Amino acid sequence: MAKIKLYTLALIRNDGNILLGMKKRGFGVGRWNGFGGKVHSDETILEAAKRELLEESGLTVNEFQEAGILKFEFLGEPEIMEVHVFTTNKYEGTPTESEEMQPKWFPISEVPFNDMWPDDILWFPFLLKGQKFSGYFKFKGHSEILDYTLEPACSD
Ligand SMILES: CNc1nc2c(ncn2C)c(=O)[nH]1
Repeated sequence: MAKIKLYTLALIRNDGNILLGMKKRGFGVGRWNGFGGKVHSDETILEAAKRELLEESGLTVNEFQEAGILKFEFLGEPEIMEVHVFTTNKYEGTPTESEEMQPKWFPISEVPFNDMWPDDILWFPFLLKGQKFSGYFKFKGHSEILDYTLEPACSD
């Protein structure tokens, strides 16, 4: 029976720019990504999203919008990652490098998809349009998508 593990992912907007972080170690190292990580057993998903963003970027967020949910399966691994994606343009603080991440603002037209997880180019359009999405991706290794589903999700 596959074990589902909860993760968060936060994408911060500022006018025509989006904040990404270069992952310096661990899962997804060497790729630009949103900010996030595991949800601890003693916190809600939203609390985890805020905590991880603060830890990884130095930014404080009070109001997150739910952008979508992404499920990732990796061939040969029992754990399914359920990533809850959030976005906001309401934040406080200045992006600051952490042990995990080197933050950088990108114009929306210059998102470095070639140096990101291969699924990102598929669901970013939903995020940028403010259209909630629900996706499932089956990976072989960390760079090959064997198959996937991705559709608009109902807004509650
Ligand atoms: C596997 N694809 C993928 N994984 C992610 C992402 N962000 C955090 N994690 C763990 C992502 O964008 N794609």
